[in-house]
Amino acid sequence: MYQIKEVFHTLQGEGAHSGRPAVFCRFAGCNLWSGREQDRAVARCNFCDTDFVGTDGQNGGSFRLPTELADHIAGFWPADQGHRYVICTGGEPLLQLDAPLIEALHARGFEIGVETNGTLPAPAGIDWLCVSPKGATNVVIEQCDELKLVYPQAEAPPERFSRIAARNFYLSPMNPPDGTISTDSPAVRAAIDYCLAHPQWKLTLQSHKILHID
Ligand SMILES: C[S@@+](CC[C@H](N)C(=O)[O-])C[C@H]1O[C@@H](n2cnc3c(N)ncnc32)[C@H](O)[C@@H]1O
Ligand SMILES: Nc1nc2[nH]cc(C(=O)O)c2c(=O)[nH]1
Ligand code: SF4
Ligand SMILES: [Mg+2]
Repeated sequence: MYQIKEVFHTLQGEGAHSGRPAVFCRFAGCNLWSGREQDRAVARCNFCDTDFVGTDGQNGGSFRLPTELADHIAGFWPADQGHRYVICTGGEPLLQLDAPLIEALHARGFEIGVETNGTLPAPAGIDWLCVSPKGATNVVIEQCDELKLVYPQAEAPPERFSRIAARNFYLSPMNPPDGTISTDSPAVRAAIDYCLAHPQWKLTLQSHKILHID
């Protein structure tokens, strides 16, 4: 059974695929926070901007078979159009994403992107893996397509991750958990300054919050 909070069609807002159309599949639940506000202060990840609790979001639900969920996702792609891209996020998608679902999505022509906190092993077959480390947690994924670090985090400075085998290194300024964004915040200024001084790192912004597209 797959527990899905919501499914929606929009543009990838962050990282190397910014601007690319995608269906987002937001899995319910996370291993670093219960999702309840009263637990946020003591959670291992405490700046989350996302409601991932339950299956009651737009186009969410419980799906018994991987083929059922893959058909549901495919229904959000424009008819007769290729370039299919699905982004599995959450919550923490690696609590639920498995080989049968990967196979069912590939069978329907999707490239598969994953947004993960990196604390759980990833199944084979993911086409674009984005790891976003959190606080003092241990990253167990050794290779990824992009390492996208929310900045600043006292317990997760960029130097901790600069030797991970990633094709792209991004700093994403921390935004308020309420979903708003300010492009002239101290976090944005600090991320710009860090990239200028450490050119291994590139800046990415949560452009969907600037554009108000989801
Ligand atoms: C909600 S998480 C879900 C996927 C996975 N659990 C993870 O943390 O990567 C999706 C993306 O949003 C980012 N994110 C969450 N809260 C944020 C915030 N307050 N400011 C900036 N990025 C944030 C995460 O770092 C991650 O890259
Ligand atoms: N447009 C848009 N792009 C995103 N990229 C990663 C997101 C996420 O929450 O995982 C996200 C999201 O929530 N919306
Ligand atoms: S940002 Fe990711 S790891 Fe952190 S609480 Fe939200 S879903 Fe979990
Ligand atoms: Mg988001």
